[in-house]
Amino acid sequence: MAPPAAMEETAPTINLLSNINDGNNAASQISRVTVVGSGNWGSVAAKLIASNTLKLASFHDEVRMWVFEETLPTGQKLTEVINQTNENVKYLPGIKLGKNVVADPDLDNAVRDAKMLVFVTPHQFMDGICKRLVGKLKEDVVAISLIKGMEVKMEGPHMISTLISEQLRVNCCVLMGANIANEIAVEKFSEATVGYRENREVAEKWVRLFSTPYFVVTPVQDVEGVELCGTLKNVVALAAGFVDGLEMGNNTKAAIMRIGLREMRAFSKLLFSSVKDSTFFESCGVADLITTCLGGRNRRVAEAFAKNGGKRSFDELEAEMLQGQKLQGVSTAREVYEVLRHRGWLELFPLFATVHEISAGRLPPSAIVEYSEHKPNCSLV
Ligand SMILES: NC(=O)c1ccc[n+]([C@@H]2O[C@H](COP(=O)([O-])OP(=O)(O)OC[C@H]3O[C@@H](n4cnc5c(N)ncnc54)[C@H](O)[C@@H]3O)[C@@H](O)[C@H]2O)c1
Ligand SMILES: O=P(O)(O)OC[C@H](O)CO
Repeated sequence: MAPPAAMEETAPTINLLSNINDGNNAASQISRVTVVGSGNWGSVAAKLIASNTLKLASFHDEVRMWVFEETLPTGQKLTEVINQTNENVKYLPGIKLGKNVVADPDLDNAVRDAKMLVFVTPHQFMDGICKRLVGKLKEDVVAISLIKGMEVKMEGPHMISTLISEQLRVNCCVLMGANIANEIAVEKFSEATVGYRENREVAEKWVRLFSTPYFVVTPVQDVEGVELCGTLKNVVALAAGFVDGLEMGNNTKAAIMRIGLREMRAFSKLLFSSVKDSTFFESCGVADLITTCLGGRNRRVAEAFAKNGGKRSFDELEAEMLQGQKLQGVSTAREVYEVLRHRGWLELFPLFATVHEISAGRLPPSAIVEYSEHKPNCSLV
Protein backbone atom coordinates (compact mmCIF):
# COMPACT_ATOMS: atom_id res chain seq x y z
CA MET A 1 0.00 0.00 0.00
CA ALA A 2 1.04 3.59 -0.50
CA PRO A 3 2.37 5.29 2.67
CA PRO A 4 0.39 8.00 4.53
CA ALA A 5 0.15 11.44 2.97
CA ALA A 6 2.42 12.96 5.63
CA MET A 7 5.41 11.16 4.16
CA GLU A 8 4.94 13.18 1.02
CA GLU A 9 6.43 16.18 2.83
CA THR A 10 9.75 14.43 3.37
CA ALA A 11 10.04 13.12 -0.18
CA PRO A 12 13.08 14.24 -2.17
CA THR A 13 11.44 16.62 -4.62
CA ILE A 14 12.65 19.94 -5.91
CA ASN A 15 10.77 23.06 -4.96
CA LEU A 16 7.74 23.31 -7.22
CA LEU A 17 4.90 25.74 -7.69
CA SER A 18 2.63 22.72 -7.81
CA ASN A 19 -0.80 22.50 -6.25
CA ILE A 20 -1.18 18.86 -7.22
CA ASN A 21 -3.30 17.17 -4.61
CA ASP A 22 -0.76 14.80 -3.14
CA GLY A 23 -2.55 14.96 0.19
CA ASN A 24 -5.56 13.13 -1.21
CA ASN A 25 -4.95 9.49 -0.50
CA ALA A 26 -8.19 8.16 -1.96
CA ALA A 27 -7.53 5.03 -4.01
CA SER A 28 -8.89 6.69 -7.16
CA GLN A 29 -6.33 9.49 -6.87
CA ILE A 30 -3.34 7.17 -6.65
CA SER A 31 -1.58 6.79 -9.99
CA ARG A 32 -0.18 3.49 -11.12
CA VAL A 33 2.95 3.85 -13.22
CA THR A 34 4.06 1.52 -16.01
CA VAL A 35 7.42 1.74 -17.74
CA VAL A 36 7.21 0.54 -21.35
CA GLY A 37 10.74 -0.64 -22.07
CA SER A 38 13.46 -2.35 -20.05
CA GLY A 39 16.79 -1.69 -21.74
CA ASN A 40 19.69 0.11 -20.10
CA TRP A 41 17.89 3.43 -19.54
CA GLY A 42 14.47 1.83 -19.17
CA SER A 43 15.73 -0.23 -16.23
CA VAL A 44 17.35 2.78 -14.57
CA ALA A 45 14.16 4.82 -15.10
CA ALA A 46 12.17 2.05 -13.41
CA LYS A 47 14.61 2.08 -10.47
CA LEU A 48 14.41 5.86 -10.09
CA ILE A 49 10.62 5.88 -10.27
CA ALA A 50 10.26 2.92 -7.93
CA SER A 51 12.31 4.66 -5.25
CA ASN A 52 9.86 7.57 -5.39
CA THR A 53 6.56 5.67 -5.62
CA LEU A 54 7.43 4.10 -2.25
CA LYS A 55 7.75 7.57 -0.74
CA LEU A 56 5.07 9.61 -2.50
CA ALA A 57 1.47 9.03 -1.50
CA SER A 58 0.03 10.03 -4.87
CA PHE A 59 1.63 7.08 -6.67
CA HIS A 60 0.95 3.38 -6.24
CA ASP A 61 3.98 1.59 -4.82
CA GLU A 62 4.22 -1.01 -7.57
CA VAL A 63 5.92 -0.06 -10.84
CA ARG A 64 5.23 -2.37 -13.77
CA MET A 65 7.97 -2.67 -16.37
CA TRP A 66 7.11 -4.11 -19.76
CA VAL A 67 9.91 -6.39 -20.95
CA PHE A 68 10.43 -7.36 -24.59
CA GLU A 69 10.81 -11.01 -23.67
CA GLU A 70 13.93 -12.92 -24.58
CA THR A 71 15.59 -16.15 -23.60
CA LEU A 72 18.95 -15.85 -21.89
CA PRO A 73 21.91 -18.17 -22.69
CA THR A 74 20.98 -20.09 -19.49
CA GLY A 75 17.63 -20.96 -21.08
CA GLN A 76 15.70 -18.79 -18.61
CA LYS A 77 13.29 -16.04 -19.59
CA LEU A 78 14.60 -12.54 -18.91
CA THR A 79 11.35 -11.52 -17.19
CA GLU A 80 11.50 -14.44 -14.77
CA VAL A 81 15.10 -13.67 -13.87
CA ILE A 82 14.31 -9.99 -13.28
CA ASN A 83 11.45 -10.93 -10.96
CA GLN A 84 13.53 -13.54 -9.13
CA THR A 85 16.69 -11.48 -8.69
CA ASN A 86 15.32 -7.93 -8.86
CA GLU A 87 18.03 -7.25 -11.43
CA ASN A 88 17.95 -6.79 -15.20
CA VAL A 89 20.86 -9.16 -15.69
CA LYS A 90 21.13 -8.43 -19.41
CA TYR A 91 20.72 -4.67 -19.71
CA LEU A 92 21.69 -3.40 -16.23
CA PRO A 93 23.63 -6.13 -14.43
CA GLY A 94 24.66 -5.61 -10.83
CA ILE A 95 21.95 -3.07 -9.96
CA LYS A 96 18.90 -3.83 -7.80
CA LEU A 97 15.81 -2.23 -9.30
CA GLY A 98 13.73 -2.11 -6.11
CA LYS A 99 11.41 -4.86 -4.92
CA ASN A 100 8.39 -2.91 -6.10
CA VAL A 101 9.44 -3.19 -9.77
CA VAL A 102 7.50 -6.00 -11.45
CA ALA A 103 8.66 -7.17 -14.87
CA ASP A 104 5.83 -8.13 -17.22
CA PRO A 105 6.26 -9.61 -20.72
CA ASP A 106 2.58 -8.99 -21.61
CA LEU A 107 2.23 -5.45 -22.98
CA ASP A 108 -1.56 -5.30 -22.67
CA ASN A 109 -1.44 -6.50 -19.09
CA ALA A 110 1.42 -4.16 -18.20
CA VAL A 111 -0.50 -1.03 -19.25
CA ARG A 112 -4.02 -2.16 -18.24
CA ASP A 113 -4.27 -0.34 -14.89
CA ALA A 114 -1.70 2.39 -15.51
CA LYS A 115 -2.52 6.08 -15.22
CA MET A 116 1.02 7.17 -16.08
CA LEU A 117 2.99 5.58 -18.93
CA VAL A 118 6.72 6.03 -19.31
CA PHE A 119 7.89 5.13 -22.82
CA VAL A 120 11.58 4.21 -23.04
CA THR A 121 12.36 1.85 -25.89
CA PRO A 122 14.63 2.38 -28.89
CA HIS A 123 12.67 4.70 -31.19
CA GLN A 124 12.40 2.26 -34.10
CA PHE A 125 10.00 0.06 -32.12
CA MET A 126 7.55 2.75 -31.07
CA ASP A 127 5.28 2.76 -34.11
CA GLY A 128 4.54 -0.95 -33.59
CA ILE A 129 4.12 -0.54 -29.83
CA CYS A 130 1.67 2.35 -30.25
CA LYS A 131 -0.37 0.37 -32.76
CA ARG A 132 -0.62 -2.50 -30.27
CA LEU A 133 -1.77 -0.13 -27.53
CA VAL A 134 -4.60 1.62 -29.37
CA GLY A 135 -7.80 1.10 -27.40
CA LYS A 136 -5.99 -0.65 -24.53
CA LEU A 137 -5.43 2.29 -22.19
CA LYS A 138 -7.47 3.63 -19.29
CA GLU A 139 -9.14 7.01 -19.65
CA ASP A 140 -7.15 10.04 -18.52
CA VAL A 141 -3.81 8.31 -18.99
CA VAL A 142 -0.82 10.62 -19.34
CA ALA A 143 2.47 9.67 -20.97
CA ILE A 144 6.08 10.73 -21.06
CA SER A 145 8.71 9.76 -23.62
CA LEU A 146 12.36 9.23 -22.62
CA ILE A 147 13.10 8.14 -26.19
CA LYS A 148 15.78 9.96 -28.18
CA GLY A 149 14.82 9.62 -31.81
CA MET A 150 12.32 10.61 -34.48
CA GLU A 151 10.29 9.09 -37.31
CA VAL A 152 10.10 10.34 -40.86
CA LYS A 153 6.79 9.63 -42.56
CA MET A 154 5.51 10.59 -46.02
CA GLU A 155 4.11 13.82 -44.65
CA GLY A 156 7.34 14.77 -42.89
CA PRO A 157 9.20 14.35 -39.61
CA HIS A 158 7.28 13.09 -36.61
CA MET A 159 8.59 13.38 -33.08
CA ILE A 160 8.06 10.27 -30.94
CA SER A 161 5.97 12.24 -28.43
CA THR A 162 3.69 13.25 -31.31
CA LEU A 163 3.41 9.65 -32.45
CA ILE A 164 2.37 8.68 -28.91
CA SER A 165 -0.05 11.55 -28.38
CA GLU A 166 -1.68 11.20 -31.80
CA GLN A 167 -1.98 7.41 -31.89
CA LEU A 168 -2.97 6.95 -28.26
CA ARG A 169 -4.76 10.29 -27.75
CA VAL A 170 -2.88 11.09 -24.55
CA ASN A 171 -0.99 14.08 -23.22
CA CYS A 172 2.70 13.26 -23.80
CA CYS A 173 5.59 15.11 -22.16
CA VAL A 174 9.26 14.26 -22.74
CA LEU A 175 12.23 13.79 -20.39
CA MET A 176 15.70 14.29 -21.87
CA GLY A 177 19.07 15.23 -20.40
CA ALA A 178 22.72 14.45 -19.83
CA ASN A 179 21.82 11.00 -18.61
CA ILE A 180 24.19 8.15 -19.28
CA ALA A 181 22.13 5.42 -17.65
CA ASN A 182 24.96 3.47 -15.98
CA GLU A 183 26.04 6.59 -14.06
CA ILE A 184 22.52 7.31 -12.80
CA ALA A 185 22.17 3.64 -11.86
CA VAL A 186 24.91 4.14 -9.25
CA GLU A 187 23.30 7.40 -8.15
CA LYS A 188 25.88 9.87 -9.43
CA PHE A 189 24.46 13.40 -9.59
CA SER A 190 22.87 14.51 -12.84
CA GLU A 191 20.14 16.76 -14.21
CA ALA A 192 17.30 16.30 -16.67
CA THR A 193 14.69 18.40 -18.44
CA VAL A 194 10.98 17.68 -18.73
CA GLY A 195 9.48 19.26 -21.84
CA TYR A 196 5.76 19.97 -21.83
CA ARG A 197 3.31 21.67 -24.18
CA GLU A 198 0.62 23.42 -22.09
CA ASN A 199 -0.30 21.51 -18.99
CA ARG A 200 2.18 22.59 -16.32
CA GLU A 201 0.41 20.58 -13.64
CA VAL A 202 1.00 17.31 -15.48
CA ALA A 203 4.64 18.28 -16.11
CA GLU A 204 5.11 18.90 -12.40
CA LYS A 205 3.68 15.50 -11.59
CA TRP A 206 6.33 13.95 -13.84
CA VAL A 207 8.99 16.06 -12.15
CA ARG A 208 7.89 14.73 -8.76
CA LEU A 209 7.93 11.15 -10.02
CA PHE A 210 11.51 11.35 -11.31
CA SER A 211 13.23 13.77 -8.92
CA THR A 212 15.69 12.52 -6.34
CA PRO A 213 18.56 14.32 -4.60
CA TYR A 214 20.89 12.90 -7.27
CA PHE A 215 18.53 13.42 -10.22
CA VAL A 216 17.36 17.01 -10.49
CA VAL A 217 14.60 17.63 -13.01
CA THR A 218 13.52 20.99 -14.45
CA PRO A 219 10.29 21.56 -16.40
CA VAL A 220 10.50 23.61 -19.61
CA GLN A 221 7.56 24.63 -21.82
CA ASP A 222 9.10 23.54 -25.12
CA VAL A 223 8.34 19.92 -25.85
CA GLU A 224 9.71 19.97 -29.41
CA GLY A 225 12.91 21.79 -28.43
CA VAL A 226 13.65 19.37 -25.58
CA GLU A 227 12.92 16.31 -27.71
CA LEU A 228 14.91 17.54 -30.70
CA CYS A 229 17.92 18.22 -28.47
CA GLY A 230 17.84 14.62 -27.22
CA THR A 231 17.33 13.28 -30.73
CA LEU A 232 19.87 15.32 -32.68
CA LYS A 233 22.75 15.09 -30.23
CA ASN A 234 23.06 11.42 -31.21
CA VAL A 235 24.04 12.48 -34.74
CA VAL A 236 26.73 14.82 -33.37
CA ALA A 237 27.94 12.00 -31.10
CA LEU A 238 28.72 9.91 -34.20
CA ALA A 239 30.77 12.80 -35.58
CA ALA A 240 32.64 13.04 -32.26
CA GLY A 241 33.30 9.29 -32.42
CA PHE A 242 34.73 9.57 -35.94
CA VAL A 243 37.09 12.30 -34.71
CA ASP A 244 38.17 10.10 -31.79
CA GLY A 245 38.68 7.09 -34.04
CA LEU A 246 40.91 9.15 -36.32
CA GLU A 247 42.77 10.55 -33.27
CA MET A 248 42.21 14.13 -34.36
CA GLY A 249 42.41 15.52 -30.85
CA ASN A 250 40.39 17.67 -28.49
CA ASN A 251 40.30 20.90 -30.49
CA THR A 252 38.79 19.14 -33.49
CA LYS A 253 36.27 17.38 -31.29
CA ALA A 254 35.28 20.67 -29.64
CA ALA A 255 34.86 22.24 -33.09
CA ILE A 256 32.62 19.38 -34.18
CA MET A 257 30.54 19.76 -31.02
CA ARG A 258 30.16 23.51 -31.57
CA ILE A 259 29.16 23.11 -35.21
CA GLY A 260 26.86 20.26 -34.23
CA LEU A 261 25.12 22.36 -31.58
CA ARG A 262 24.63 25.13 -34.13
CA GLU A 263 23.05 22.68 -36.57
CA MET A 264 20.88 21.20 -33.80
CA ARG A 265 19.49 24.61 -32.99
CA ALA A 266 18.99 25.66 -36.62
CA PHE A 267 17.31 22.40 -37.62
CA SER A 268 15.00 22.47 -34.59
CA LYS A 269 13.95 26.06 -35.26
CA LEU A 270 13.34 25.44 -38.94
CA LEU A 271 11.07 22.52 -38.07
CA PHE A 272 9.29 24.26 -35.18
CA SER A 273 9.42 28.05 -34.93
CA SER A 274 8.28 27.75 -31.29
CA VAL A 275 11.59 26.16 -30.21
CA LYS A 276 13.33 28.36 -27.63
CA ASP A 277 17.04 29.24 -27.64
CA SER A 278 17.10 28.86 -23.85
CA THR A 279 16.26 25.15 -24.16
CA PHE A 280 19.73 24.54 -25.62
CA PHE A 281 21.23 25.68 -22.30
CA GLU A 282 19.21 23.19 -20.26
CA SER A 283 20.43 19.69 -19.38
CA CYS A 284 18.71 18.36 -22.53
CA GLY A 285 20.82 20.69 -24.69
CA VAL A 286 24.47 21.46 -24.29
CA ALA A 287 24.93 19.19 -21.26
CA ASP A 288 23.58 16.11 -23.05
CA LEU A 289 25.66 16.96 -26.10
CA ILE A 290 28.81 17.06 -23.97
CA THR A 291 28.20 13.85 -22.03
CA THR A 292 27.19 11.94 -25.17
CA CYS A 293 30.25 13.10 -27.10
CA LEU A 294 32.46 12.08 -24.16
CA GLY A 295 30.93 8.88 -22.88
CA GLY A 296 27.97 7.64 -24.93
CA ARG A 297 27.44 4.44 -26.90
CA ASN A 298 27.01 6.27 -30.22
CA ARG A 299 30.41 7.89 -29.77
CA ARG A 300 32.05 4.61 -28.78
CA VAL A 301 30.74 2.61 -31.72
CA ALA A 302 31.49 5.45 -34.18
CA GLU A 303 35.07 5.51 -32.87
CA ALA A 304 35.40 1.78 -33.65
CA PHE A 305 33.82 2.36 -37.08
CA ALA A 306 36.43 5.02 -37.92
CA LYS A 307 39.31 2.95 -36.52
CA ASN A 308 38.26 0.19 -38.92
CA GLY A 309 38.23 2.69 -41.80
CA GLY A 310 34.49 2.19 -42.25
CA LYS A 311 35.06 -1.41 -43.35
CA ARG A 312 32.89 -2.97 -40.62
CA SER A 313 29.25 -1.86 -40.66
CA PHE A 314 27.52 -0.15 -37.76
CA ASP A 315 25.11 -3.10 -37.51
CA GLU A 316 27.99 -5.51 -37.04
CA LEU A 317 29.77 -3.28 -34.52
CA GLU A 318 26.56 -2.57 -32.60
CA ALA A 319 25.79 -6.28 -32.22
CA GLU A 320 29.37 -7.06 -31.14
CA MET A 321 29.98 -4.11 -28.82
CA LEU A 322 26.54 -3.47 -27.29
CA GLN A 323 25.19 -7.00 -26.80
CA GLY A 324 21.54 -6.20 -27.50
CA GLN A 325 21.57 -2.49 -26.66
CA LYS A 326 20.66 -0.27 -29.59
CA LEU A 327 22.25 2.79 -31.17
CA GLN A 328 19.91 5.61 -32.11
CA GLY A 329 22.35 7.88 -33.96
CA VAL A 330 22.74 5.97 -37.23
CA SER A 331 19.02 5.75 -37.98
CA THR A 332 18.48 9.31 -36.75
CA ALA A 333 21.22 10.56 -39.10
CA ARG A 334 19.43 8.81 -41.96
CA GLU A 335 16.05 10.24 -40.92
CA VAL A 336 17.49 13.76 -40.60
CA TYR A 337 19.15 13.36 -44.02
CA GLU A 338 15.79 12.44 -45.58
CA VAL A 339 14.25 15.61 -44.17
CA LEU A 340 17.18 17.73 -45.41
CA ARG A 341 17.04 16.22 -48.89
CA HIS A 342 13.29 16.48 -49.15
CA ARG A 343 13.29 20.13 -48.08
CA GLY A 344 16.38 21.20 -50.04
CA TRP A 345 18.35 21.96 -46.86
CA LEU A 346 21.38 19.69 -47.40
CA GLU A 347 23.73 22.62 -48.06
CA LEU A 348 22.66 24.26 -44.81
CA PHE A 349 23.55 21.27 -42.64
CA PRO A 350 26.91 19.91 -43.80
CA LEU A 351 27.74 18.18 -40.52
CA PHE A 352 24.44 16.29 -40.29
CA ALA A 353 24.56 15.38 -43.99
CA THR A 354 28.18 14.19 -43.79
CA VAL A 355 27.53 12.01 -40.73
CA HIS A 356 24.90 10.13 -42.70
CA GLU A 357 27.08 9.84 -45.81
CA ILE A 358 29.88 8.36 -43.67
CA SER A 359 27.69 5.95 -41.72
CA ALA A 360 26.06 4.78 -44.97
CA GLY A 361 29.54 4.03 -46.37
CA ARG A 362 29.43 6.66 -49.11
CA LEU A 363 32.22 8.81 -47.64
CA PRO A 364 35.29 7.87 -45.57
CA PRO A 365 35.31 8.81 -41.85
CA SER A 366 37.91 11.53 -42.57
CA ALA A 367 35.21 13.45 -44.50
CA ILE A 368 33.90 14.61 -41.12
CA VAL A 369 36.32 17.54 -41.21
CA GLU A 370 36.76 17.84 -44.97
CA TYR A 371 33.20 19.01 -45.62
CA SER A 372 34.01 22.45 -44.20
CA GLU A 373 36.72 22.98 -46.85
CA HIS A 374 34.15 22.46 -49.58
CA LYS A 375 31.29 24.43 -48.07
CA PRO A 376 32.97 27.23 -46.13
CA ASN A 377 30.22 29.81 -46.60
CA CYS A 378 27.21 27.96 -45.36
CA SER A 379 25.34 29.97 -42.76
CA LEU A 380 22.63 28.94 -40.38
CA VAL A 381 19.82 30.77 -38.66
N1 LIG B 1 21.14 4.01 -22.20
C1 LIG B 1 21.28 5.30 -21.94
O1 LIG B 1 22.25 5.74 -21.33
C2 LIG B 1 20.18 6.26 -22.36
C3 LIG B 1 20.08 7.47 -21.69
C4 LIG B 1 19.09 8.37 -22.06
C5 LIG B 1 18.21 8.05 -23.08
N2 LIG B 1 18.31 6.85 -23.70
C6 LIG B 1 17.31 6.54 -24.73
O2 LIG B 1 16.37 5.63 -24.20
C7 LIG B 1 15.81 4.84 -25.25
C8 LIG B 1 15.87 3.38 -24.85
O3 LIG B 1 17.22 3.01 -24.70
P1 LIG B 1 17.73 1.95 -23.62
O4 LIG B 1 19.13 2.33 -23.30
O5 LIG B 1 16.77 1.81 -22.49
O6 LIG B 1 17.65 0.57 -24.45
P2 LIG B 1 18.88 -0.41 -24.87
O7 LIG B 1 19.50 0.11 -26.11
O8 LIG B 1 19.77 -0.62 -23.69
O9 LIG B 1 18.18 -1.79 -25.10
C9 LIG B 1 17.45 -2.15 -26.24
C10 LIG B 1 16.07 -2.54 -25.80
O10 LIG B 1 15.25 -2.80 -26.95
C11 LIG B 1 14.48 -3.95 -26.68
N3 LIG B 1 14.04 -4.54 -27.93
C12 LIG B 1 14.74 -5.29 -28.83
N4 LIG B 1 13.95 -5.65 -29.87
C13 LIG B 1 12.74 -5.08 -29.62
C14 LIG B 1 11.50 -5.07 -30.33
N5 LIG B 1 11.36 -5.70 -31.50
N6 LIG B 1 10.45 -4.40 -29.79
C15 LIG B 1 10.58 -3.74 -28.62
N7 LIG B 1 11.73 -3.72 -27.90
C16 LIG B 1 12.78 -4.39 -28.40
C17 LIG B 1 15.40 -4.84 -25.87
O11 LIG B 1 14.67 -5.82 -25.20
C18 LIG B 1 16.00 -3.80 -24.94
O12 LIG B 1 15.15 -3.59 -23.86
C19 LIG B 1 16.60 5.20 -26.51
O13 LIG B 1 15.87 6.14 -27.28
C20 LIG B 1 17.86 5.86 -25.97
O14 LIG B 1 18.41 6.82 -26.86
C21 LIG B 1 19.27 5.94 -23.37
O1 LIG C 1 24.85 6.05 -25.01
P1 LIG C 1 24.14 6.92 -25.99
O2 LIG C 1 25.02 7.44 -27.05
O3 LIG C 1 22.87 6.27 -26.49
O4 LIG C 1 23.68 8.21 -25.14
C1 LIG C 1 23.09 8.00 -23.90
C2 LIG C 1 22.32 9.20 -23.40
O5 LIG C 1 21.43 9.68 -24.38
C3 LIG C 1 23.17 10.29 -22.84
O6 LIG C 1 22.33 11.28 -22.26
